[in-house]
Amino acid sequence: MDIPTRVLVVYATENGSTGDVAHYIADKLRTGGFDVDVFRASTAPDPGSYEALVLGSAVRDGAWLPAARNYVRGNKEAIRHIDVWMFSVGTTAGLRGPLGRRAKAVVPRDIATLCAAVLPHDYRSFGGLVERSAMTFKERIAHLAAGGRYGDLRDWLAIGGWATEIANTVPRWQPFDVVRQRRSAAEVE
Ligand SMILES: Cc1cc2nc3c(=O)[nH]c(=O)nc-3n(C[C@H](O)[C@H](O)[C@H](O)COP(=O)(O)O)c2cc1C
Repeated sequence: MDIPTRVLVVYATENGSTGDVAHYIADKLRTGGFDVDVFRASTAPDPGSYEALVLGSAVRDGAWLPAARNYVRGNKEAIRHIDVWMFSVGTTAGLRGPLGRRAKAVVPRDIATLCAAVLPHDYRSFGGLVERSAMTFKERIAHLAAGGRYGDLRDWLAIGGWATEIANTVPRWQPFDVVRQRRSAAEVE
């Protein structure tokens, strides 16, 4: 009998679009046979009782939201012992023109530092929901100057494809793992 491998999906959002991405990834992983829990970073449990963690955040001013950064900081030890995937949701994927191409190729410094601390299997940046009304005049100027556009930039095909890659990489519980666990429990007794 197969025991479903437990995966934790944690996200930080300001306006909700990163939550949609996180739930979409979770659904794909469930379809792949995993037992998946999804939490906002501010209420997420310790990842220690899961086999894998998929952690994502909206990007604001080149950095992850504080809730996601705090989650990494507060669970450093547990995160070190499980398989982790990280994703950002922002404007970068939708950028065009020379400045946009340059911005796309670079992982913002704060996020790169976080990745270096967590050492995920993979890090992806997806387009999000970019609303003109959520930006100040100055932010709009910077956004448009970098070749940015407004709208729903979420590429569900790319997000789903990434979730499938994760599903193909997360180590699954095998019947012999259970046998081994039972054996070592019996040895302790
Ligand atoms: C004030 C503000 C600053 C932003 N800064 C960035 C940024 O530096 N890099 C980026 O890729 N996206 C940036 N974005 C775009 C958001 O990350 C994007 O809209 C995302 O989908 C928001 O996610 P949420 O709906 O989960 O909050 C910014 C958006 C706003 C409103």
